[in-house]
Amino acid sequence: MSKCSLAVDIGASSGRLIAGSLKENRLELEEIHRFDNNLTRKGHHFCWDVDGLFNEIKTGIRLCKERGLHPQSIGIDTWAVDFVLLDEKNRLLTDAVAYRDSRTDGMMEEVFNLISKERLYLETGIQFQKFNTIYQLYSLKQSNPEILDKAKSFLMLPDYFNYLLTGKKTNEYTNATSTQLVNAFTKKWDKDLLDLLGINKDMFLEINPPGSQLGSLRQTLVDELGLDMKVILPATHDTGSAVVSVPEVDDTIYISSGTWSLIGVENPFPVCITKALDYNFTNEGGFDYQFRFLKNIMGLWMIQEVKRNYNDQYSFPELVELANKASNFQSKINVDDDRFLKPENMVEEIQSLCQETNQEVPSTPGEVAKCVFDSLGVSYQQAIDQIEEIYEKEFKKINIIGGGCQNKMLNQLIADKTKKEVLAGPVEATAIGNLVSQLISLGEMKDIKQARNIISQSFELTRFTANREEENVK
Ligand SMILES: Nc1ncnc2c1ncn2[C@@H]1O[C@H](COP(=O)(O)OP(=O)(O)OP(=O)(O)O)[C@@H](O)[C@H]1O
Ligand SMILES: C[C@H](O)[C@H](O)[C@@H](O)C(=O)CO
Ligand SMILES: [Mg+2]
Repeated sequence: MSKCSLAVDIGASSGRLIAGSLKENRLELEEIHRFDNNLTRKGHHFCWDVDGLFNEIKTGIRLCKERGLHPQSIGIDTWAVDFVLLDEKNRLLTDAVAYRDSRTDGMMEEVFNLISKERLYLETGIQFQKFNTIYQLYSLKQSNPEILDKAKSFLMLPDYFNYLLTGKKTNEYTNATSTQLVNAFTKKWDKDLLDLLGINKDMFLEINPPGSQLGSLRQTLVDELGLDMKVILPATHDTGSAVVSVPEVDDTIYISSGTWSLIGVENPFPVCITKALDYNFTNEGGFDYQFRFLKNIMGLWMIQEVKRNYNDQYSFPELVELANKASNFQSKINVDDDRFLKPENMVEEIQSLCQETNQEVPSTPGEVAKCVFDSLGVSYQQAIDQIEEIYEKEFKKINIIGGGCQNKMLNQLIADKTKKEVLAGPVEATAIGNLVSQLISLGEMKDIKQARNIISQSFELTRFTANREEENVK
């Protein structure tokens, strides 16, 4: 792999650097570096170790050099909503507090005293998650107003890593929309909303779309790493990049399955109707100014926590196998209850809700895992029904992308439940979407249509249909 581009995809549970290059109309990947990403406790808050994550990015770049790779470009994506603030000397004013931190408890309700839920949705089209950036900033305004007054730059996490790489500061569009502070129609920061909230609007930077080129690495980094490359904005919201890699979006509902399950469709315009508000769907910005009409479902975070509660005795495949063996266990819970956002102990929280709803309480790892997967299936079905009700149409296919598409039990459960064709893959959808955004920006691919054709030729998907054996498809 001579000429290549480098995708840095940092999820809420793990990160990876994947090199990609176009060879005879196929996208070839080479995994360079993989690392865990965990919340750390700093003072009273759960935070991300941004210094540690940036060191992992530099480690990955060094590994490229060791392998004789000289990436022409690099693009970074992460999970949404979280940010840092810089002062006039570009010094960090805040830790990278994590969205699962309790600092936003009650903030959404306080914001509704200033602007109605309906108006906020009509203007931004963004779902009501208690951890959205708008509520994080409102919390900061209550607890440390002096920090907001001193702030000169608001940078979401990929923006911050891009700043560390290049010295350039900008806000990328797809991730900016997840803040619930961008107007869905102007695609700009909603300055009237910021004034209403009393949040310093001058710290927000110019919003640039995926495909924008920021420049090359700072000279200090070139000297340190012995490589230089263009820094390009992919859809820096990881789900935005994941959706880019859905090979066939027409007539397809995607499930970006990782820490969260993001279930939705691609749309050319925001759908901010009352029913979408009532069902809490979001209209996050996508590549080429498409919209990601989707809903957050609690996702495999739950099984990540179950795994941790059992002291990592079981791998993910082993938990799936144990769940398969617990076939008689039938209790199901509402996975989207806020109690599962950051419980002390996920297993005990699941057991408590089964008890409170007079259901059999899971006692073995297999029963707990089966309860999680079955309950996710219920939530997926409900979201699919809501999407089809809003669109007044039946979608024929479901495409599960991301690490969670390796959970064959869940894939089959979705096919059996929905009676739809379920396609699983690509696993590294986010990194692939990140890479093709760079290749389009560099002119190596014409547009997202061609990119999706190349993706469908490059990666094998697995098809699941109701009560039938899985099969591989090209
Ligand atoms: N071999 C496997 N079998 C079954 N499930 C798996 C397997 N490998 C990964 N998973 C599931 O995929 C999930 C991780 O998916 P992924 O790697 O896409 O998440 P991430 O990128 O770290 O986080 P984010 O969702 O924030 O992007 C795990 O929580 C696990 O449940
Ligand atoms: C916190 C957000 O809801 C989360 O990042 C989600 O948008 C996502 O993309 C997870 O990968
Ligand atoms: Mg991910």
